[in-house]
Amino acid sequence: MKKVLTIAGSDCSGGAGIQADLKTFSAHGVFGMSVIVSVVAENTSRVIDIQDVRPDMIEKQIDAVFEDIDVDAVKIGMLSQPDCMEAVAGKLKQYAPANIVLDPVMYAKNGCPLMNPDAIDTLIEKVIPFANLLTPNIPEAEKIAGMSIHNVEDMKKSAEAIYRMGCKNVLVKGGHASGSALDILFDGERFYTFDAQRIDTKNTHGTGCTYSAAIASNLALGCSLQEAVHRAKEYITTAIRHSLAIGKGHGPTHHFYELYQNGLKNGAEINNGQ
Ligand SMILES: Nc1ncnc2c1ncn2[C@@H]1O[C@H](COP(=O)(O)OP(=O)(O)O)[C@@H](O)[C@H]1O
Ligand SMILES: Cc1ncc(COP(=O)(O)OP(=O)(O)O)c(N)n1
Repeated sequence: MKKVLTIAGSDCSGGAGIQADLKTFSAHGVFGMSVIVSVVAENTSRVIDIQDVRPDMIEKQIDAVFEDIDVDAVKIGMLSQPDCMEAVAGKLKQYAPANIVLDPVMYAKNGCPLMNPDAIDTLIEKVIPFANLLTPNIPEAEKIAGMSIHNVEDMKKSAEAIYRMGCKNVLVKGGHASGSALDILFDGERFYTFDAQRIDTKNTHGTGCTYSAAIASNLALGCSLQEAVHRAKEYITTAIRHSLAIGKGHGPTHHFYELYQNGLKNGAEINNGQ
């Protein structure tokens, strides 16, 4: 069985973070493992408080996994402070795992910051160079690339700027744009588009977490990057289509093991382009 590790924050309400990642891993039939970087008291409406795990405890969790288990892919989510980023970066250097997917989480859907804004330089200098794939949404791509994004051309320019920071591939996600749900992948040479119908729902808590965890799962399963993104786009679109009206705010995506295993029967049409 393929084994995938998430290094991220815990969302006690189950829609995002470590919890969304582990549900996604199970739906893909891979063995999920987790290193908790922050404990977030949050729900579908608000973030109440954040407690960061001590950097040495983050390192020990990573050691515990890697000294014992071969890891086929790593998904990295919320890293709230420079010292957690440095702890994670040091261990990525030490263990050099394959297939690192980095979701540079900065804000929750309700606008609450999940990353200290002063940590962005550390993210860029210390963590981004380890990523095989970086998956910023539009506000995150704007912050990392230091530019405004108004259209698809701007998404492409931001992907090129972020690529120059040392990650191997960049996927700028269009969930925060208008029109169809268009994401752009840049591999340093070419752009690839992944386009799906925008679903009219407020229940999109955990979309970015789910998408990056699905990409990491598919890479662990041996897919090429383009195929991994294509399959993950089907997964997230279907997970949003079947999202759950749980809680009073933005409800979570649905991890539909049977639907997925049966070939996304009610699944999504994804248009790929270059
Ligand atoms: N309403 C929607 N309908 C269909 N796809 C969506 C919708 N909202 C987001 N997506 C897709 O979900 C994935 C996660 O994107 P996004 O919401 O931008 O990430 P994040 O959760 O990090 O803000 C992307 O593939 C995006 O295109
Ligand atoms: C613990 C934790 N990690 C990440 C997020 C953000 O999740 P994401 O899928 O990027 O987007 P929203 O859930 O905010 O829509 C989170 N909320 N909590």
